[in-house]
Parts: sequence; C-alpha cells; structure tokens
Amino acid sequence: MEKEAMAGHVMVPLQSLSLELPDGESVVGYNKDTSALQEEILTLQSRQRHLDRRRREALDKLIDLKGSIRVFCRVPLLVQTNNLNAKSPVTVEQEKIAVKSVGIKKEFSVDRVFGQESTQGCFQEVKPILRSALDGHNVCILAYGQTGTGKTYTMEGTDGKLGIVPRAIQELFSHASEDSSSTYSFSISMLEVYLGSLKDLLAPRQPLFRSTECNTACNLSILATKSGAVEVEG
Ligand SMILES: Nc1ncnc2c1ncn2[C@@H]1O[C@H](COP(=O)(O)OP(=O)(O)OP(=O)(O)O)[C@@H](O)[C@H]1O
Repeated sequence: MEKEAMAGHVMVPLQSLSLELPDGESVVGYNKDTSALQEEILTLQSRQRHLDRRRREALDKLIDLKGSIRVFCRVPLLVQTNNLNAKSPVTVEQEKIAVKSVGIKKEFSVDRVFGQESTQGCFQEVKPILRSALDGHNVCILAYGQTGTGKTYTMEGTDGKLGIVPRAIQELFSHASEDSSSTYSFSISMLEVYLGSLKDLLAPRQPLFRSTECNTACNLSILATKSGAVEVEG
C-alpha cells in the first residue's frame, strides 16, 4: 500500500540535495533563511529556559505558601464500603470535618475535605506536586486510614475511575515526553506500613501465598543511618 503511494516519487536525503541555479540567488536566499531560523530557534530556546526558571520559582513559592505538608480528608462512599460500623460524618465543610466517636463530637481542620460525592477529584490537588517532582524535588503522597476507608480506592482506583498512582504516572510521562530540553529517568517503589511492619507491594509473591498475604521476601526493615536519616532496606 505504502509502495503504491510512493510510486513516481524519488526520495532524496536533504543533506545530499544540491541546487544548481544560474545566478546563485536562490541558494544564497535559502542559506539566509536557514541561519535566520537557527537564530530564532536559539532565541526561543533561551526564552523557554528563562520562562521555565520563572515557572519553577513561582511553583516553589506556591508550595511554600500552601505548606510543604498538606493534609486532605476523603469521606468514603459509605454504601460502597463493606464497613458496617462506618457512620457518616456529622458535618463536612471545605476545610473542616466533624465526626462522632463514642458519643463525643470531634472536629478536624485540614487543607481540603473531599465529600462522599467527590469521585477522583483529589488528583487535582496532587498535580502541582508532580510538577515539583519533575523539577527535582523529593515528594511523597501518603494514604492513611482505618481498614476499609478507601486508601486503595484513592491510590489505585478502579478500571473506570483511575486513582492517584496511575494518573500520576500518566501525568509524569506526559510532561516528560513534552519536554525536549531535559532527560528524565523514573524509578518507582510502593510500600505499605501495616501493624508496624513495612511491605514492598511490588515484590514478586511466592505462588504458595495467597494474594492478600505477604511472604518474608517483601517484609522490609526500617534502618537508621549514623547521621540519623531513615532508610528502608532493599
Ligand atoms: N470514595 C469511594 N467511592 C466508591 N467506593 C469506595 C470509595 N472508597 C472506598 N470504596 C470501596 O470501599 C471498599 C474498601 O475500600 P479500600 O479497599 O480502598 O479500603 P482500604 O482503606 O484500602 O482498606 P485496607 O486497609 O483494608 O486495605 C472497596 O470496595 C472500595 O471500592
């Protein structure tokens, strides 16, 4: 099919194309155009670097203003969860949530509350952090809560409603492929802290273990270095 479409055309590589014009005028004009274009490309590249630096500075300031640690609260869709003891919160406001526990009302202030009606809207709050990661900063997204409260749903999502992890990967790869001025390398790890032990969720499981169990190969130790930093083995 492709061969038929090409019939009658001769493909000549650009570098081996030479123009023989009697007065040479067009050739000179062509060279002039090329150098003008190259100059324009250099100017645009330098402008892009300048704008990129300003964007990074603005994003750093925004993240400083919003706070480097941000807490979001997501109210699970109670009819979907298997938790029969789960109760709706007493009140839900934009940045405040009140719940009743053993008859006592407790109020919590957070950066943003996502109510039951919210689908995967919390991803919008994650987007600026991803950009910051591409700028070279260390970032961490942590889901915390009781069993059955929607941590896996929020982080992984379902086939129809992708969660934070797959959407973040899409976003990171999309930005990296658009940016021809830098090269990016990606590495991923996924950990779960449960009852004081740390599990590597990406470690291959032994066939004898059920999918919900974790064998010793994926139990990791948390170590403290001499300088006081915390490291996870593996
Ligand atoms: N916002 C929500 N909308 C729809 N379904 C939800 C929502 N939150 C949780 N669910 C559903 O509730 C159930 C429990 O959620 P999930 O498995 O994400 O909880 P979890 O916090 O990861 O639990 P565990 O700590 O036991 O692993 C799942 O069936 C999930 O699909």
